Amino acid sequence: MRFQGQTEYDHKQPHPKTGVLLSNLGTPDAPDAVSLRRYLKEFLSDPRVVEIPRVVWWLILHLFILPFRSKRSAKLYAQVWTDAGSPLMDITQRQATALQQKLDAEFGQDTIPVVVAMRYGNPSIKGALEQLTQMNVRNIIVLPLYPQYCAVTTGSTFDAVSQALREYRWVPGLKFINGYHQHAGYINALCQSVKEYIDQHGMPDRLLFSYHGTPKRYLEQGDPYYCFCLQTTRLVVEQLGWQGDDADKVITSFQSRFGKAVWLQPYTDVTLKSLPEKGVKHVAVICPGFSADCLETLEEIEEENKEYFIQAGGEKYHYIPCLNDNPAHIDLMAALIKESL
Ligand SMILES: C=CC1=C(C)c2cc3[nH]c(cc4nc(cc5[nH]c(cc1n2)c(C)c5CCC(=O)O)C(CCC(=O)O)=C4C)c(C)c3C=C
Ligand SMILES: [Fe+2]
Ligand SMILES: [Fe+2]
Repeated sequence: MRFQGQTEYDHKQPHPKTGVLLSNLGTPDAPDAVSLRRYLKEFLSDPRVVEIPRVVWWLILHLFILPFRSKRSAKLYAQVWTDAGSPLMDITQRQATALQQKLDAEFGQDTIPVVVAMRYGNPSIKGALEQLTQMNVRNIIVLPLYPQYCAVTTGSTFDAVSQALREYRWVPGLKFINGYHQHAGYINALCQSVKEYIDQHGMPDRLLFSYHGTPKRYLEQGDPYYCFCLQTTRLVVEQLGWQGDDADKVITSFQSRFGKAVWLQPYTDVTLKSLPEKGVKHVAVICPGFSADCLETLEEIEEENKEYFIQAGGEKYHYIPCLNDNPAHIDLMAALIKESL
């Protein structure tokens, strides 16, 4: 059958519900080369992620990237893996539980169910949509947990949702939240993190806002991600009330370069290596583009880039954790859902 329907549908069911699909990028099932190969193959085969002709890319991916990167990335994932599994998965599930509790308290138990889905790997977007349908959800709010819209991440989540719904006979109502980089609740939550850091460690010489990069070409072709990242930094600085010397302490940079193309600049690693010779000894790094700590923050920023800074002569380096399941972050998610009802 081309279009799937629920033939056992019961007309006496309670009112149709609105549900939430909370999604993030995804993560391998385990920190080993076999799981990494499966995960990276799905991720890096997405034409939203790597925009080069398919046949050329298929050869590069299968001959050069997967055989080497799977092993290398498995070792890195093993460094951040905990008893609860991948940090990204564990934190996203905790965010969903906290959001569910908040919505239950406000709207009543099970009124607005929340399910987690990952764009790549498990739990899949297709499975999560089926789960919601089984719960009599006929209106879905999709909240991809990427504050700054990017075709690579947010756009690709839309692709996966629409691809899955193409098979539905009864397509649900849909609200797709395509970003919140300037939302007051998000900016507040980031400011709170920065203030807590300063209360504990004092004002750093530099506060570095490090966002995941993309190829520079994507910006030139019209992706707003770069501008949204700069806007988030600007709004946080404005709300902190920093001006003059304080505002000059802020830097925005881009991390996690992949491949040989030119990516968004300045690069986080190059920036951190260059700071000590300019007399900068104390740096704090925040990663507002990530809503949950993951390999790219816990290994790349908290470990690898710290080493670069210290080796170059830096003295004090701290990573400010993602908003994760902070109450202010869950409040923001609840606000985004309520604004979409
Ligand atoms: C926050 C937004 C993200 C953007 C934009 C993004 C673009 C992007 N990423 C790659 C390649 C890789 N990213 C990897 C990990 C990773 N990326 C994001 C988020 C964004 N990526 C997250 C949250 C994570 C961590 C996932 C986890 O399990 O913890 C990886 C895998 C790790 C590795 O092998 O290094 C790759 C590869 C590209 C090519 C790209 C833009 C074109
Ligand atoms: Fe990435
Ligand atoms: Fe990385």
